[in-house]
Amino acid sequence: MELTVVNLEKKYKTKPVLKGISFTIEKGELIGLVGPNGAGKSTLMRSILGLEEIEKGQVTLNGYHPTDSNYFKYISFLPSDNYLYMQLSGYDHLAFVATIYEIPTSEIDAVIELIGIRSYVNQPVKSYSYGMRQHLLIALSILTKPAIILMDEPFNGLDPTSTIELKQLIRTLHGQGISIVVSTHNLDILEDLTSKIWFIKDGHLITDKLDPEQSTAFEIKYLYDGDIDQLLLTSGYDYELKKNSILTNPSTDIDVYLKWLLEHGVGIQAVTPVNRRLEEVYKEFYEV
Ligand SMILES: Nc1ncnc2c1ncn2[C@@H]1O[C@H](COP(=O)(O)OP(=O)(O)OP(=O)(O)O)[C@@H](O)[C@H]1O
Repeated sequence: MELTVVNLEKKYKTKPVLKGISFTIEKGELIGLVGPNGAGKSTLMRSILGLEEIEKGQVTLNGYHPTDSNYFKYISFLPSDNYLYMQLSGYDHLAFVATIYEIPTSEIDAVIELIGIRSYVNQPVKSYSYGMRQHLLIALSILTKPAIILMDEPFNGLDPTSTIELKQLIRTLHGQGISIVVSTHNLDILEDLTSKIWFIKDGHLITDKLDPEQSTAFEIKYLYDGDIDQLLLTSGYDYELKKNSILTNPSTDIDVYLKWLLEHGVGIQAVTPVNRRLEEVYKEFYEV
C-alpha cells in the first residue's frame, strides 16, 4: 500500500487552504495529524478521500486516482460527523455496506467481534451512546478491509473508557498492518499512540518537527551536598530542576554537560533520555 500526495493545493473561493502539500504514506504507518482550528486537517483528509475536487496536484493510492472507483477499495474514513441512520440497527448498517462491497456475512461477524459491539449491534442506533456510535462507525470503516483509514477527530466526545478502548483498537488495527491517519486536538492521546506526528501550518505540512534526535532531553539523577541550583546557574546551560534530578534542555550536548557536572563535584547516578513533550513542541511551533 502506498498513498502518494504531490503538490496538493486547495482553495475555497480565493482563500488558499492547502498550499502545495506532498507526502507518502506506506503500509502500516500510524500518523497523527495536528493543527489548530481551521488549519486544513479536514480539508486535507477530504481531498485524499475524493470528497473535494482536486484542482491542483496529485493523489494516488496503489496507483489509482480518486477519480477511479478502484481507489475506494483501499481507503476508508472515520468522519467527525455522525452520518448514521437512527431507525436502523448497527447490523443493518454493516449489512448495507457488505451488500455494496459484496462482503460475506461471516466477515460482518468477525468485525462485530473485533470491535466488541455484539451486545447492542441489533438495537436501533438511536438507542446508542456517543461511544457506541463511534464503535459502529469504526466497524463500518474496517468492514471493507481498507489498507488505510483516515480518522477525523475520532476521540471527540468520548469518555475515558471509550477513549482507552479506541486507543487500543487503533493499536490493534495498526498491528494488523493497516495504515492510519488520526487527526485530533488531544496531544496527550496522540503522544501515547505514535511518535510520527505531522503538523499543518499556513497551508503547509511539516513532517519532521518531532525528529527524535532533536527532541530528546535527558534526566540526570545526581548527588550533591551543596546548593545545586546555585551551582547550575553558573553552568550557562538551560535546565529544569526536579526532585533529585536535573532535566536538560534538548539542545544541550549531554556529554559536555555531564563532564561539566563531574568536574564541579556533582555525582551522577543515572542518565535517562526523555522525549520532549508534544505540547511543548506544539507551543513553540504555533507560538502559543
Ligand atoms: N466548504 C468550505 N467552504 C469554504 N471554506 C471552507 C470550507 N471548508 C473549510 N473551509 C475553510 O478552510 C479552512 C480549513 O478548514 P478545515 O475544516 O479543513 O480545518 P481543520 O484543521 O479541520 O479545523 P478544525 O480543527 O476546526 O476542524 C478554514 O478556514 C475553513 O473556514
